[in-house]
Amino acid sequence: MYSDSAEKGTVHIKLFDVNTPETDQLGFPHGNPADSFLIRIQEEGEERRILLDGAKQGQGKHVIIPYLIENGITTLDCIILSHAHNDHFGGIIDILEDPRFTVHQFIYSPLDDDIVEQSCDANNYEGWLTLRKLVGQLPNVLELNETHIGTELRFGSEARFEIVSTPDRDYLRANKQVDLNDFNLIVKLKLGKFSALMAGDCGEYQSRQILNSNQRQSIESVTMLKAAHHGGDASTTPEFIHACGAKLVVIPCNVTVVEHRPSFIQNMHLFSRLGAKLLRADWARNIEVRTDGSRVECIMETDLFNETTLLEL
Ligand SMILES: Nc1ccn([C@@H]2O[C@H](COP(=O)(O)O)[C@@H](O)[C@H]2O)c(=O)n1
Repeated sequence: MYSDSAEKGTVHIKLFDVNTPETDQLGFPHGNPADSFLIRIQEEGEERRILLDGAKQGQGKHVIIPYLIENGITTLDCIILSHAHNDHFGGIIDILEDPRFTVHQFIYSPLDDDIVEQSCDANNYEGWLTLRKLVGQLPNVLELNETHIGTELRFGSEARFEIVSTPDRDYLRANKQVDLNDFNLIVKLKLGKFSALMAGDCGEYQSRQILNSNQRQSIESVTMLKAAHHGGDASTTPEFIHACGAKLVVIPCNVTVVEHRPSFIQNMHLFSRLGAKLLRADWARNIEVRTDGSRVECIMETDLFNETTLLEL
C-alpha cells in the first residue's frame, strides 16, 4: 500500500474488539462500551508498541492479552491512559498484574485520589486505587500536566505524539466532584501528513477549553478522530467535530450507545455530512488503520464482509 512519497516509518492502529456482543458473552456486563488501542510504530526495522487505554477489567485478560500473546508481543514500550474511568483503565490492571508482560513506560495525567473518589462509583474508585498501586511499582512513569501541552513524545525519529490537552488543574483545585470525562490526557499521533486525535472521552467542558485556547490549532484538520465518549452523549461537540474536520472517524461504540444516547445519531449524521469515513465498532469486529504518512488504509472486518478503504493525504 505504501507510496513513493512515504515517510520512513509506518503506523498501525488497532481498535481492540471490546464492544461486540461476543465480548459481552465472555461475562462482562452488557452496557457501556470500552476503549483500547494498540499502536505499532515501525521505523528502520524496529517496532514500538504502545497501548492507548485498556478497556474494562476482564477485557484485558480475555481480549487484549490473548491478542498480544498470539502476536508475540510481551513487551509494551508504553501505556498511555486517557482518564480515570474503568472502561479505559480496567484492562491495564490485567496487563500490569500479568507477569508475562514488561511495560517500559506509563504515561498519564493522574488526578488526586480524593477527586476520583468523589467523582465516580465505588467500583470505579477501587479499580483506580489498584491501578495507582501497580503504576507506583513501575520504573518509568511520566505524569503530564498543562506545562507539557504542545510538547512531543517521540517513538522513533518520525512518528510522535503531541500533547494536546491535559486536565484543567485550576478547575480541579476549586471543584472536588467533577465529570471525569472532562479531564483527559489528549494526544495526537503524527506521521508525515497523517494525524490521529485520540480524544479520550472529552466532553463539553474540555472541548470548550481546547476550542477557546491555543490548543485549537492542534485539533484542526486532523486525518483521524477517535470519537470521544463512544460517539454518544457528553461527547465531542458539533463545534469540535467541525473544527477537527476529520477524514476518518473511529468510534468505539456498541448497541447501548446507539440506542440510548440520543446525540450519537446526530453526531454520526454530522460526521457523514462532513464527508468522513466512519469506522464503527458496532458494525465491525476488527478495525485497523495503517499509514505511511501519505496514504491511509482503513480496514473494517464484519461478520459479513471485509472492507478496505484507501485515503490519499
Ligand atoms: N459518574 C460516574 C460515571 C461513570 N463511572 C464509571 O465509568 C464507566 C464509564 O462511564 P461513561 O459512561 O462515562 O463512559 C462506568 O462504567 C462507571 O463505572 C463512574 O464510576 N461514575
